[in-house]
Amino acid sequence: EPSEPPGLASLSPGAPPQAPDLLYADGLRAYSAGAWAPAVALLREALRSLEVLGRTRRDCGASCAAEPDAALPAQLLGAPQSASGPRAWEPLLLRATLRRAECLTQCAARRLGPGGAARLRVGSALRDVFRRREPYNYLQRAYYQLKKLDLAASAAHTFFVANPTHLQMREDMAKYRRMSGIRPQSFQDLVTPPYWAAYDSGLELLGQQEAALALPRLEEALQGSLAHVESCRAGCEGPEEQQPAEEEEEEGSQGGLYEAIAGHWIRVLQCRQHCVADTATRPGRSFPVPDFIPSQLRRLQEAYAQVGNVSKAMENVLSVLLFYPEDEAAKKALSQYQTELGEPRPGLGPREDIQRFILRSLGEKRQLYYAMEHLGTGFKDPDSWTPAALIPEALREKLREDQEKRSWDQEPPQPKSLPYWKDVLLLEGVTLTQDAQQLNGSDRAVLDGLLTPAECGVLLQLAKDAAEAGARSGYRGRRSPHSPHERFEGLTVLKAAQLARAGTVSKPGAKLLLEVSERVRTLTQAYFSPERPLHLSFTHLVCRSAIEGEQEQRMDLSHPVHADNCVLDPDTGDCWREPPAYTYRDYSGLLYLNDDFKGGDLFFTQPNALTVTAQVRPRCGRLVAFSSGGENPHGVWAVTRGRRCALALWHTWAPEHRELEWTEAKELLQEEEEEEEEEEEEGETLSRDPSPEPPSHKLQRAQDKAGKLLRVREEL
Ligand SMILES: O=C(O)CCC(=O)C(=O)O
Ligand SMILES: [Fe+3]
Repeated sequence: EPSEPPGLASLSPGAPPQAPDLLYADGLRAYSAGAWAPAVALLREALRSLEVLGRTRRDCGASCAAEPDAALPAQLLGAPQSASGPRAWEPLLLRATLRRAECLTQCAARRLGPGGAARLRVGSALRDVFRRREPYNYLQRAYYQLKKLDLAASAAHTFFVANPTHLQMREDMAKYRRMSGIRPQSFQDLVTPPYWAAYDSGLELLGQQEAALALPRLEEALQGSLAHVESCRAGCEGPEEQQPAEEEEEEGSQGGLYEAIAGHWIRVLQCRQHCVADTATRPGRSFPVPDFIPSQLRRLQEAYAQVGNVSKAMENVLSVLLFYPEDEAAKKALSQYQTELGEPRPGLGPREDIQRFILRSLGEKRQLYYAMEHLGTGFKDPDSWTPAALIPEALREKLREDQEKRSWDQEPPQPKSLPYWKDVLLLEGVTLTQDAQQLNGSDRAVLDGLLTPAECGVLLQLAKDAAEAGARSGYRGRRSPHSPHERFEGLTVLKAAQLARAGTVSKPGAKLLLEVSERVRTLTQAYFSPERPLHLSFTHLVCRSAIEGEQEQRMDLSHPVHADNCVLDPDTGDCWREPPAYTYRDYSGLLYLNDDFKGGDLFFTQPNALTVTAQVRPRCGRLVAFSSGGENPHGVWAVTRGRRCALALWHTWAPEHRELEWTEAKELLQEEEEEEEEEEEEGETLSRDPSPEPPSHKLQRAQDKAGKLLRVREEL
């Protein structure tokens, strides 16, 4: 075996790349041998290669499609014409097809060198590996070994976004985040198309009533989404889509000329139609955002209306009506805009891009449904706006049945927000342990997996260090306001940041506190309030410890039964939403850090404050989240031994009650970081943090895979 990977010698930037599978195999081999620099070079070249191939195919597809008919060469044109008659179209179609294939072959050869067209054929297995972003996992590790931490972090982040349940990477990400040598901007996703960021910030700004700022982002998101649909569609003519779907395999491969052409054509159409769902699915998620394009148009309409641009609002609502001609809200908005504008404006119509989009899509759907009815091909329509009239009568009934069957056999009825909520759970690597029903109440849930044991350790240490600092400065062992048998220590995010600055507590601890509170906020919002943003209003790290020797025959609770945003009257069961209650609290969260204490379970009661309806045992990484009102009276049993620590958080819908200290703490820690960056060298941070473990099972698989690919290569 040569010590230098064979692919490496001929890497030269700008030149047409070698085949991606060969580069990847060489890259993995270098990786397994611990040759980090060549591994990086080869893996990156493999990524570039795949990208160049995709671009070549798209460009050649576009330029050959744009060739005028007159480009049919004389030899083809000169063939005897039967200009009329029943089969007149046939030679025209087939001659044009011949010419198009020639054009594509020439184009690929021009761009990729002789035999370029064959190079465009990338196996679907390799394509999947790349789709799952696996090369980035190897890259992050190799960069780490080369001490290129910022590059390692961005590769790791890129991989994690598409593999949110990957536990090893979750741990590694946490480690990267704790390394202070890495700039926060390095945690960037190198692959996800930018329209997602535009979409998210557009929605966020709109939620904050900042329509003027939201508009450019929303427009960018829509343009980006449409552009992504186009490039996805261009990929549908690529050779890798030739593999027929299982059920059609027989027909497709054994049919005659026209059956084969029809079969292939239907697959191309299916693929093109699927591009809408592809565009609407975030990397790493399993479901598309429902109604992605129409819902963006609705937001645009809303935003334009808010800034008073009525004609633009009109354009967008007319576009929505192209999708949903019967939409009541849109019809109402339209007539309102018409009144506002006064006389009819002749130039005002739906957006042209959307008009074209819909017409084309309808044409494709018509063919697909036709083939479904008459050729028995399959089609899963990704859109909910497809007009019923377009679906053949014979199919409508069956499709409706399928849908009904699907909705009640597979899943119990779920809240509307579920797909999104599930996605967030996945992203955070979190599991829903008990829902409201299992907890015998409403608007409550127990989630696990929000923190790794290491993260709990860091936060526990933070609480401990802060308490010791408090003790040194005089006020030791405050008795709990709720029980004389317990001590109580509380730490706010701002206090933590100040102590970190003073060097009294660890800075990663203070940072983690901030990060974790945001993690809880995201989840709480996704679960309970996906339509309306929640803000943190107060974050408090609280430890309660049993005072030794005072625990015999203790009758009281660690925290008496109460509701978080109202004053509970157990006699009547009423809960008065008025001071001294914190009336603006809308959702509560308790994120537990440990379980090595006695007692201290959280419990919910009926409004009489007596009848217990559910109990939750604290443990590291467990979040109990619930709405803060009278529907969720709760308390804590006495802690009779040890120390029980939890992060208590309250969320609010009211932006004016958002926690200003949170932002202040964040700024404090950032300033600190900037100062440090100037002084600190990278080597020091490395030794403080253990290196990410090598993805060991992955390594094995990498070797297997490399072996397999190599064998394939040798056979060639
Ligand atoms: O720590 C707990 O489990 C509950 C605390 C609580 O209910 C509160 O602080 O309002
Ligand atoms: Fe409470």
